[in-house]
Amino acid sequence: AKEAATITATSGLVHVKNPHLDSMEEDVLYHLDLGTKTHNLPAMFGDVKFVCVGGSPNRMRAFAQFMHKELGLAGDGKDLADICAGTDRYAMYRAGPVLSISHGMGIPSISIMLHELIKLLHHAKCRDVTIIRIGTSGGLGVEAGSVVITDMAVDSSFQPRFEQVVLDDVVVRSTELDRDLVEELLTCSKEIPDLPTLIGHTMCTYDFYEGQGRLDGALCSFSSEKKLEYLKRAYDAGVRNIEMESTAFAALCRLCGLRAAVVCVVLLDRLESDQIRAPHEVLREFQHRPQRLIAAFIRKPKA
Ligand SMILES: O=P(O)(O)O[C@H]1O[C@H](CO)[C@@H](O)[C@H]1O
Ligand SMILES: O=c1cc[nH]c(=O)[nH]1
Repeated sequence: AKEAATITATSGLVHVKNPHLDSMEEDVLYHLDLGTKTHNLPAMFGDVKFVCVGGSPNRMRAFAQFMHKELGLAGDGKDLADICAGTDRYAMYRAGPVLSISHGMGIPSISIMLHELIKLLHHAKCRDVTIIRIGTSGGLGVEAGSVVITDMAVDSSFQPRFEQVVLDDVVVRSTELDRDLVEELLTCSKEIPDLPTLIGHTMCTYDFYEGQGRLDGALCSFSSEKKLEYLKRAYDAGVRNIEMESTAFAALCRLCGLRAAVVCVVLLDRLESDQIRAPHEVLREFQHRPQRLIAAFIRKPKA
């Protein structure tokens, strides 16, 4: 079944599409350790304008601290509290209008976080929110350290779709992203020194090893030739990097009316190798690159 995307609301509000929510007396956002009865969500989050998400809790704390500094907020930002401290599933930090949240690895993990985050934004009555995934990825014909802005999130067959199993049906959702936001981000990147940035398709897989054509997992049933043939086909289809969340992220955000972007740094060129061997210092600096781009974007006066 192909699901029609009906983005009709122009209010800037997030739209949850679940008729059951209205009849619920309380909504417990279990994995975030937040809820409509236990927390005043409009007071806590009503003025959030940017949500940045990424796999690792440490990265997302570092990003919030970086944004705190970049926005010139009071204090050194070193002691930012984890808003989800009551759970260790996800971590959430706030710096002014920016919320920074970890989502773990893979589609099931980011899906759970996004369902609860989108309901949070809805309960808090947030308006005109932009959401950006700042991640890491494997490149295809792209040098390590480059930043890829995703123009299209595609599945393992290079199609711009996300298949969600709903009961015993497979629902196909579009993974289209906001084109203007892609261009705005590219423009921003050009003003930052030493930030090689490109636009490309991002392939989203269900696995890091066999699913991304790696030869170095615990299991591997294909040859080095087959691997390269597949990755080169992906390259020819426009794929420039590979990660594990973008299709679900794009589909869910689109259906709920959130302006969304995916910006990932490339840790290695998968046409050359499988193992990530760069020293941790180098990897840390690489991970900071999408953060620098997004900080510049957030700071830029909006039309
Ligand atoms: O850098 P993050 O956000 O964790 O994302 C990428 O890194 C993980 C694999 O190492 C996957 O989740 C992939 O999508
Ligand atoms: O190769 C890589 C690197 C980071 N994340 C991925 O999903 N794949």
